[in-house]
Amino acid sequence: MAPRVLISDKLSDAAVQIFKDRGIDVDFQPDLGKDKDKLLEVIGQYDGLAIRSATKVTEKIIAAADNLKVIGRAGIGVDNVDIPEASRKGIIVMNTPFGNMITTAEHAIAMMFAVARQIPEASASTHAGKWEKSKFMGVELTGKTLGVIGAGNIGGIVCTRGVGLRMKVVAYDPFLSDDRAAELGVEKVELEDLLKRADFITLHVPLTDQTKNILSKENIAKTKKGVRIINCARGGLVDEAALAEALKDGHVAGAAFDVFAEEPAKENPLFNLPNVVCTPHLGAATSEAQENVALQVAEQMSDYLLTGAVQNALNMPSVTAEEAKVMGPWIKLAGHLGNFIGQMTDEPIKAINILFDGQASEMNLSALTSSVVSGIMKVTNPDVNMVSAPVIAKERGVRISTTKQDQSGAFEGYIKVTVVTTQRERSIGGTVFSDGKPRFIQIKGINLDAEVGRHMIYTTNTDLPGIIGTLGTTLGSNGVNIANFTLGRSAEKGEAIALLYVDDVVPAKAVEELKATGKFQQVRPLVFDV
Ligand SMILES: NC(=O)C1=CN([C@@H]2O[C@H](COP(=O)(O)OP(=O)(O)OC[C@H]3O[C@@H](n4cnc5c(N)ncnc54)[C@H](O)[C@@H]3O)[C@@H](O)[C@H]2O)C=CC1
Ligand SMILES: O=C(O)C(=O)COP(=O)(O)O
Repeated sequence: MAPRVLISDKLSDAAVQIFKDRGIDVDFQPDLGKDKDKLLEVIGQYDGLAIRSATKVTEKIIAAADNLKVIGRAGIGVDNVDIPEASRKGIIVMNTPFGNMITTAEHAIAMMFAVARQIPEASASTHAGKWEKSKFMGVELTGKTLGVIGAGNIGGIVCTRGVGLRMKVVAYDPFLSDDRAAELGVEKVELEDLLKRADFITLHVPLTDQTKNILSKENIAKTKKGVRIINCARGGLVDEAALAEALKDGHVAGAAFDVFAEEPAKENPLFNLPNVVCTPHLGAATSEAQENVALQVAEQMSDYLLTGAVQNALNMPSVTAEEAKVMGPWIKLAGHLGNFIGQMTDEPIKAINILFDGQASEMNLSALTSSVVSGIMKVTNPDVNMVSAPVIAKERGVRISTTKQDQSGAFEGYIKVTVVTTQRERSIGGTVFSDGKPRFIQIKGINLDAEVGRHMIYTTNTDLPGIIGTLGTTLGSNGVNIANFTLGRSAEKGEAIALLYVDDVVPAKAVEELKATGKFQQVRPLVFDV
């Protein structure tokens, strides 16, 4: 059956067409996102949900989204999506980080001009036939200091536009490197410094716990008298009530806001104050940007639903189509290695250490790591996937560490997974051969060469004659057909291991009888998702 996608916000028709062309069953209901109850009622039917900022994907919605695999945000900000909950449920959240950045940066610049020259008020007055030429005295931008809070994709463009306008641009962004600042032509400063020096302040940070209220009452008080503040990022970044006061008492000369703490904003402390320019969250509202984000989100969601390729996900490492081709067998191997150890482990896991060697160490390690962890956790929780497994492991206090090396001689590369439990350590190594098939190559430090089969039995024993015979007769008498087997031994330790490939689920009675022979330290039936 074709995957089903719901579009619950106003997306360009381009998205609908892409979904259709890709063979996805698409439901275009652009106003549904505003109706929480209706969304809650229908969300369980869909594999994908495409949104903008109006749909709020809350914990409650996610709890009801039993088939949902991907949430696609046609735009940048994902503060309307409960990402931790989505991750816990194994739902990928992706956005389109570049499609509307120029448009939004341009809106911020337009808002800066508008507030510098009071264009909206002057326009309204002129339309009213007043010709108030002396009322609308503005300020020049050239030579003024522009303070940019958040110099990422949008903030970075605003910086360069500011420089182009011959402004002195100062930027506060803890993640802005010196090289990038030099490239943008801006001075990197601390927030306090920016607040003191800027004639115009523009915000371009996401709304997070750290950035919420970044322009608080206290910080607004630290700004230069006569400052003008522009917010085209998110409501909630600025204390609107405190700003309204500062505008009234003349400390702040003007404000230009596209976003508000509560949207749609029907009432707001900033409304109807002189020299406050407001737009209804129009930052991304150009035909170019809307076409970009709609196309991109539809392609990305279709790719994920149809091929598993991951792009621009916020809770899962990206795997490009190219990478997916090369990495596919390695991701499978990583999952099988994790799954082997998961099935072998009865005690609580304290740590997972993963060694990537050679070819494997040059791949997307986050994706491989997620696959290992997912393989391990699937044993006790079949619903986990590569998105949710690392989150759940972290919540359970499991330490995950990875190491890269390039030392393998016999193989182009391999992955070794070691799990530390409350009682012991267990390791398994594997590789992918040129036939693209994942292989187990080392268990308990003993070398072997074992393909992965659906039903297997793993045994360990002291290396003595007669073991194969015991396995054959005991399994045979229980109706278990051995299709193949692989052996490994350590002459030093006098230990041997066997991996048997069988046709079906191994009956518990066969396992008990094998254990009762007293010849095996370990008899473990295993099932792999192959
Ligand atoms: N008005 C509108 O229609 C639109 C609004 N936006 C908003 O703009 C925001 C920024 O978008 P992009 O530039 O694309 O994101 P981005 O992720 O490229 O840049 C954000 C920057 O903020 C910085 N940052 C994070 N925490 C910070 C902190 N505590 N203090 C200072 N800097 C901090 C980051 O280091 C990063 O460089 C989005 O999250 C979204 O909320 C985006 C598109 C349209
Ligand atoms: O992309 C963003 O973050 C935006 O804020 C744009 O929001 P919108 O898609 O216009 O509701």
